[in-house]
Amino acid sequence: MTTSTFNPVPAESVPEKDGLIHGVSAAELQDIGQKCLDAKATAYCPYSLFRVGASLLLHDSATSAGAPRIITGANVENAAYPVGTCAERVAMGTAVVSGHKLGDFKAVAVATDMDEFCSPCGMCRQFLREFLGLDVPIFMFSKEGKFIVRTMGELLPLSFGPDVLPPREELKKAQEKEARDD
Ligand SMILES: O=c1ccn([C@H]2C[C@H](O)[C@@H](CO)O2)c(=O)[nH]1
Ligand SMILES: [Zn+2]
Repeated sequence: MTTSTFNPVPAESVPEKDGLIHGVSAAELQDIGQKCLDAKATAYCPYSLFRVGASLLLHDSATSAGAPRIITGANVENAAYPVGTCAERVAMGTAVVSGHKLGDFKAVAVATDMDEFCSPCGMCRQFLREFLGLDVPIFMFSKEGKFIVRTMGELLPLSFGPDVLPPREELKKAQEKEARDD
């Protein structure tokens, strides 16, 4: 755990149950909040100068001994502007290539240098949904550590995910049948 005086403060009423917010303890929230704020320092954003840090909290069961429980990322821009990548996708890509998958993630946190809260862009919401599922909370921090929280499902209602795709074999057979029947 980070030993700091960072103190996350909810900016609106948050759903609390047994002292947890969407299953996340105060100590965990302090840790992912501090880590996403720190991760901003690693951003490469010479074009926008808009630094974003993201952190992903893994379930205990998803981490082997000695491995970090929190994975971070920051935005990485490019002279060809649309090629740049957001902090959330950098963090999640790092987690995925480290072997993490759906079911491993307990929470996400995002921070910018703004007084307001930055929520993941549409592309990141879709990207994260694949690996988070719908119930994982996403904490959005202001630069002072105030936060709001929404679940993945709240940020991306009626979402399209891997569970919607039928097996390819099934689609192939249906399409072959359709071609035969034409
Ligand atoms: O949730 C967000 C929103 C924006 N950005 C980045 C993309 C770009 O580098 C900069 C300005 O949009 O901020 C993120 O990393 N995450
Ligand atoms: Zn994004």
